[in-house]
Amino acid sequence: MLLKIKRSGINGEGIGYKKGKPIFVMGAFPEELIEYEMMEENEKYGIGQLEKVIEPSPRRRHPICKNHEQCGGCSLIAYDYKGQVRMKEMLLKEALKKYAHYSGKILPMIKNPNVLGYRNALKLPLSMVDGKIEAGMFARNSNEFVKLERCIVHSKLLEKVRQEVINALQQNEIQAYNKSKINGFKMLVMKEFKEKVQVIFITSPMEIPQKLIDEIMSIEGVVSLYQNIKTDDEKDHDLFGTKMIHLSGLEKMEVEINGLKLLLLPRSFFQLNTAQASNLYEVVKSWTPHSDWIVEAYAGIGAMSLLVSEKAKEVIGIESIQDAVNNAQENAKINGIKNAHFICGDAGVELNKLDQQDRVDTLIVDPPRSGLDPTMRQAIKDSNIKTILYVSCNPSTLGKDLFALSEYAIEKVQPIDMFSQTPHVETVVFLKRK
Ligand SMILES: C[S@@+](CC[C@H](N)C(=O)[O-])C[C@H]1O[C@@H](n2cnc3c(N)ncnc32)[C@H](O)[C@@H]1O
Repeated sequence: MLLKIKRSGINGEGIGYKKGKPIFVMGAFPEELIEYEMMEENEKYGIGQLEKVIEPSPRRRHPICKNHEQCGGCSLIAYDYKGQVRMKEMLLKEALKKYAHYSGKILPMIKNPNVLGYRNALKLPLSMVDGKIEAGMFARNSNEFVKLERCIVHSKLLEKVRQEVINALQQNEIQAYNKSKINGFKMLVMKEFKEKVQVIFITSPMEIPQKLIDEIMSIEGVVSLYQNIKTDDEKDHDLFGTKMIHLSGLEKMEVEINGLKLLLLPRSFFQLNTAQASNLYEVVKSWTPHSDWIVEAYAGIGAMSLLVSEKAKEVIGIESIQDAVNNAQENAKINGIKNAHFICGDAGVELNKLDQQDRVDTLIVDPPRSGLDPTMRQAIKDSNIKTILYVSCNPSTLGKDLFALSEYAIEKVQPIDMFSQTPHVETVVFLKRK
């Protein structure tokens, strides 16, 4: 069947219309004429599989990744960068209009200086392929494991070290976890800052041979090695299990950003694109007004709290992961910042408690993709907070939250391209109480 693609959907899929009904086709881009096979159809929409591009978009280019179809992570890889930026500006505009009824100005996207090799972290499942352990992924919409040859958005050093780590695992005849056996390696997690790499193996309860530890630590660039034990009864959606074992090298990774030195434990969150995190933090710092009390909710290791500390009498960061809170407290100390304090807890619950004294005048929020939960929304609505800086990685939940926070007017919107080759958009919104 033929379809003319009219626009892009939130996941970067092409959308065309058949008798007024939207048909979503992954891998098709605006203005293309394509041939597709209908995979699923109901009264409201259809999902098609791209068969052939008959009239390609002038922005279509050769996809420079072997695994892109199975992986699905970089759904815009076959679209040029200028097209990606325009598409993401459009997706943000549509989400803010649809959910928040906002049709005001959106500042031009801050572009990514490195559109490839920008990711400072990876997490890949491990599996046996032809009798050898490999790192890879599960193909889109399937349980089939596919070996990842090379990922072009991971930093070059991460990819080089990954290959050497896999070679060491293979030479030591390490087995990937298999539900019918008891022991094995489940996932490979790696992070890189300033050309220094941390390796974390997520395994079933088992001991890692010292010979393998020594071999991993002798790989050029590796400075830190951990084992995380995840048992079968621990939740799938949590990456790590309860037991984290430091095997060798540095306990904490060090990130240098915008004049700060930050320490990071394996469980703590840090932005995936260090160069664009720096630009994001710069926007947040320059937009933050001078305040008495600033609260940063979802604070991670405290980067934004520490950066805005010179604009407040006191800054309080709230974060639910204890290791990240420990990092944030230590980060305040090593950067000589005395007016920033951190609390471990749920953002909404803790903001509510802090606001009892009505002293919070500025709030920075940087929630996960799911956005603000009802407790957080209510805590904000019940407060007297004058200014909010909302940092979002999901335009849809951002739009819904902005609609719910009707006491606030949107004054500035700044998109930042953190995740090139993917449809994800990072945005900072400046809100003022009406
Ligand atoms: C998108 S990250 C932002 C981190 C930080 N702002 C930064 O720039 O690195 C979201 C953070 O919120 C934390 N988090 C998730 N749910 C939370 C909750 N209900 N209360 C407090 N923190 C939460 C996560 O552990 C994570 O560190």
